[in-house]
Amino acid sequence: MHILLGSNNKAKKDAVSRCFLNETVLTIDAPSGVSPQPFSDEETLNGAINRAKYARNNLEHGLGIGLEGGVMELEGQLFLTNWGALTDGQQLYVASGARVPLPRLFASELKEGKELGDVMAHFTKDKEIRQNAGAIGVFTNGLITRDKMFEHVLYQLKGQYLAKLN
Ligand SMILES: O=P(O)(O)OP(=O)(O)OP(=O)(O)OC[C@H]1O[C@@H](n2cnc3c(O)ncnc32)[C@H](O)[C@@H]1O
Ligand SMILES: [Mg+2]
Repeated sequence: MHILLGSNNKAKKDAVSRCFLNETVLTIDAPSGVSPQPFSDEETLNGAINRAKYARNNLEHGLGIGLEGGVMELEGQLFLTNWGALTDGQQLYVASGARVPLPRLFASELKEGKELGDVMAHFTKDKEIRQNAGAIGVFTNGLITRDKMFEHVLYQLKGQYLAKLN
């Protein structure tokens, strides 16, 4: 079965390859259709869905997958948030990933309009941070990396697809 991921991000691709070990995983630069820095769960979820559908539309058979990171506000606190979507062209499955509070230092920069990936790159002096450990890796002292976090989202998607309960 072909799996087309709507992103060339390495952390996302690694996560998909581990979750679908025996399948052919390809990537395509799918537009999210939302802002580069989503600012709510709704926007982040829609980014994931748009990417999954775009990927599926570029396949004859198989699964399209979208993974999207963003931030959301709860009780005055900004949280990192993550969403995933999977479609076989008929059913659409969605699932969310880890939420962790953004340290104050980062929250104020985001409210000024900066993109989290850029703020993290500056903070860690690592331009590739979004491809590897990601913000979640920095905030959790490396205990949860971006690929591990997305892997969990992918098992929720794959599991729903296999369960075929809707
Ligand atoms: O190529 P794509 O798939 O777009 O990869 P990306 O790193 O931009 O990832 P997203 O678009 O899904 O993330 C949306 C925004 O959230 C940021 N972001 C979210 N989670 C992150 C993480 O764990 N590490 C670094 N940046 C993250 C990222 O910089 C983007 O500005
Ligand atoms: Mg992006």
